[in-house]
Amino acid sequence: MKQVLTIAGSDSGGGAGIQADIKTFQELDVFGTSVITAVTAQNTLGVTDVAPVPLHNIEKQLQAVGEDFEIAALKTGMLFDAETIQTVAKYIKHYKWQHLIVDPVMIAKGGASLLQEEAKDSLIEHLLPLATVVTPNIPEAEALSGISITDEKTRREAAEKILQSGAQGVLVKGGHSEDPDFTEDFYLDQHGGSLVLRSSRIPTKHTHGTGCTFSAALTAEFAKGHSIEEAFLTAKQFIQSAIEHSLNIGAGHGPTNHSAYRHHAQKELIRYVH
Ligand SMILES: Nc1ncnc2c1ncn2[C@@H]1O[C@H](COP(=O)(O)OP(=O)(O)OP(=O)(O)O)[C@@H](O)[C@H]1O
Ligand SMILES: Cc1ncc(CO)c(N)n1
Repeated sequence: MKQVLTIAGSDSGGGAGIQADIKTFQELDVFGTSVITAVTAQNTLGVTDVAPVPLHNIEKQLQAVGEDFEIAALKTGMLFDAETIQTVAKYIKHYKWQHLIVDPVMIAKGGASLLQEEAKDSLIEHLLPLATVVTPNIPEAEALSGISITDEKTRREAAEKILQSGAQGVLVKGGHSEDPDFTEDFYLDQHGGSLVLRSSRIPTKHTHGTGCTFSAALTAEFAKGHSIEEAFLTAKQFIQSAIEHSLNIGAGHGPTNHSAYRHHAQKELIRYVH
């Protein structure tokens, strides 16, 4: 079984972060390992506390995984501060881990900060150059590029700006767009290759952890040797099913259903636009 790694924060509510990643890995038949960077006290109503894990322990976790597992693909999620980002980048290079998905987690849906403001530059300088794909949502793409995204043209400009960091590809997710009918995810790579996947927008408030789940699905598919086109399509199908068949758990923004893809994959709902 292919072994994968998530380097991210813990969500006590089980819908995002490490918990979402491990559930997604299990569903997609890869063996998940984890390095926990921060522990959040969180549920469907919001984040009430964030405790960063001491850097020394993060390093020991990275070494424990690196010394004993063959990591076929990995993702990063919540990294919280610049020191953690630099340490994570150092170990990714040290162990020569390939197929890195960087989910540049910055702000939780309720508004809590999951990345210190000054750490953004560190992300751009140290981690994005190592990324196979970086997966910002629209506000994160705006923060990374300094470009306000209002249409397809500005979305492409923002993606091009993010690629200047050295990342091989960027995938701007459309969950936060204003479109009431569709969500559209846009991929652009260093060679100008692009892909757009569109699906119907599901009218629900239960979208906690969609980004984590999506990037974990991409990671699992990369580990199995699939191309970006194949991995992108599977990840989109996985998240579409998980949102469509959500569980109505908690009083606020509930989690998605990580086992929905297994039960009812909705392949017909996803369309290539170009
Ligand atoms: N209501 C929805 N219906 C269908 N697909 C959605 C919906 N909301 C988000 N998605 C899809 O979910 C994936 C994640 O996108 P999104 O922009 O929500 O990420 P995110 O903001 O990083 O998520 P989070 O911060 O909650 O982890 C994308 O493929 C997006 O198109
Ligand atoms: C731990 C954690 N990581 C990422 C997100 C973004 O969804 C979250 N809410 N919590």
